[in-house]
Amino acid sequence: MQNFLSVKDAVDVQALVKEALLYKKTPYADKHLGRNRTMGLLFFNSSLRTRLSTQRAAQNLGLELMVMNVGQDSWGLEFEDGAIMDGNKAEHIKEAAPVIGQYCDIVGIRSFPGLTDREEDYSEKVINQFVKNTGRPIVSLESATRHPLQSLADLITIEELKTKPRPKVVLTWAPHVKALPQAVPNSFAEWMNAANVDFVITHPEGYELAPEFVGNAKVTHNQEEAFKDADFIYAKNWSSYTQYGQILSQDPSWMVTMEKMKLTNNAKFMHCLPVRRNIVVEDAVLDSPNSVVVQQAGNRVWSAQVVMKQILLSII
Ligand SMILES: CCC[C@H](NC(=O)CCC(=O)O)C(=O)O
Ligand SMILES: NC(=O)OP(=O)(O)O
Repeated sequence: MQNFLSVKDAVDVQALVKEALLYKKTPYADKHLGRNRTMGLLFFNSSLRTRLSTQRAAQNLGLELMVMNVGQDSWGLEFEDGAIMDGNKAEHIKEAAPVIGQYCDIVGIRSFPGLTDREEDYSEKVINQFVKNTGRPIVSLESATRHPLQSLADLITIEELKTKPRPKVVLTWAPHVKALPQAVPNSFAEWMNAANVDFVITHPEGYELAPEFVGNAKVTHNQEEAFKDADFIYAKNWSSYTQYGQILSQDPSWMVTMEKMKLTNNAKFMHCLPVRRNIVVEDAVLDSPNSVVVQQAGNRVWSAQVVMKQILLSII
């Protein structure tokens, strides 16, 4: 595995899930694999789960870690080729990336989209500049259009909790107070389309995801119809892709409620977190035994650990 940017970097998705579940049983099986190796984690945006789970996974493999908040701890970085650097960005990615590559054997990058220029965000300009200039394997910690470590953890959770060979999985849009990226839903859809699930996406009109992520999923604007007989409900807000970065609706009738969960086949409730209680989903659902959001977050360790193992095996 050269980089981990999307589901395309997982040669065998089911094998990756199986390996991750094995790590869940035996976390220290490869505790020396990362000996004398260092991973750098660069955050352009906030994080709790990704920051902590990736550090724990690295520790389980004997990897040393360096963590940096880009912009606060480091210099502001310029990504424009040919830029005349007379503003507030002191360093160009063309220097910063290869220098980071001098210190780290693997580099994780979190960089959210700007949500103003769709072409720039969907070209994955930031993470691709790191891929081009660092000279080391790059792991996405959530990029402009995907969050593969989250999606692998999501699939691990579904595989360990499913009660039938092909569960019905519903990705439902939910309201939010801010304009959020499409990265989590894009990535979830990409991984569900690569898994043995009956996958449905439900959202208000105007929130269609990019076709390359929707794939063969069934799409409906009727949330209650989507919930019928579902085995997993995955809630997430996202801003419009078609009217890029816009909030077209904050309709509270799309909030996930116990009433709606009753339409399902006793479905598990999933969310990547952080979640806005009583905006995205009501307290009663999150506080119910059907909410698996903490177990899902716990699986981020095994998701990161199995990816780091695959990358370490490619550089040792
Ligand atoms: C893993 C999710 C990260 C991010 N979530 C947020 O930015 C939520 C921020 C908020 O609720 O204020 C997102 O939606 O992509
Ligand atoms: N789900 C997730 O990636 O959480 P953080 O943004 O807290 O890392």
